[in-house]
Amino acid sequence: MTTGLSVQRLSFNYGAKQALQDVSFSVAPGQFCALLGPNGAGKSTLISLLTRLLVAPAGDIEIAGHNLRNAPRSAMAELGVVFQQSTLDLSLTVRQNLSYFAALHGLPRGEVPGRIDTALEQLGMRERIDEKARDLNGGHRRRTELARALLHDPKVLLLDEPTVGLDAAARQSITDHVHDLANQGLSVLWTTHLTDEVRDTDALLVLHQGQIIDAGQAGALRGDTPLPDWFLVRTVAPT
Ligand SMILES: Nc1ncnc2c1ncn2[C@@H]1O[C@H](COP(=O)(O)OP(=O)(O)OP(=O)(O)O)[C@@H](O)[C@H]1O
Repeated sequence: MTTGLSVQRLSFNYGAKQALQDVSFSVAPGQFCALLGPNGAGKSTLISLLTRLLVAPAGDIEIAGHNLRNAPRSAMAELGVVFQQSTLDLSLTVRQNLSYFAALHGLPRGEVPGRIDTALEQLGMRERIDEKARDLNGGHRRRTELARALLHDPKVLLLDEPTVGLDAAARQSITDHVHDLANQGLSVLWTTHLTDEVRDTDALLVLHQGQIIDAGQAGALRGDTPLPDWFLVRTVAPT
């Protein structure tokens, strides 16, 4: 039993098309793990399996020690997710968006205001609590979604290409925030196809044609080669 995220021998097919083949990895508490893969590598399929949008015929997923197949409620209670597309209600305020999510999660009513304050404070968003989501810029919307994903105090945080559509400053800010969260003990899985979001000290998984072809510390894997060049060489040719 692991306390972070554990994926063992996961495979998935769309009909005859094999999207994931025997994928295994783990993300320990306190670890920021970047899952890097070119288009079509299987990232979205993996995210769908981790969030139960799809069910894998083979393999196991454990979230904070809870098996997603046998104990889905306990497993999902420990998972925070930021999807690629925004899922905020633009007509609601930041507070209302978070309150709604807290109610869906069945969080005790008395705890909700304090949890919202803490989550927003952590993301530097406390002063925007009564602004409508529509009036926030892209970076602040993303931070709101991140705060919302943390409200139920999950042990594992999953982010699916979370910087898509953000400008350079907002990308940097959200990347820094999520590294801070990992440093505080969360297990973070961050999917991307952008090599500049990966730090040498991050754990790195390279997904290519449905398989994990590299796993280790990013700096050690790339050696003296710049990460973009290394990644291109690793993923340009069929394995
Ligand atoms: N519904 C589907 N039916 C058939 N094949 C699919 C389906 N969805 C995805 N695939 C195929 O499965 C493989 C993995 O796709 P997936 O969307 O998981 O990759 P990805 O890494 O998320 O790519 P992208 O970054 O472009 O979204 C690809 O070859 C894709 O064409």
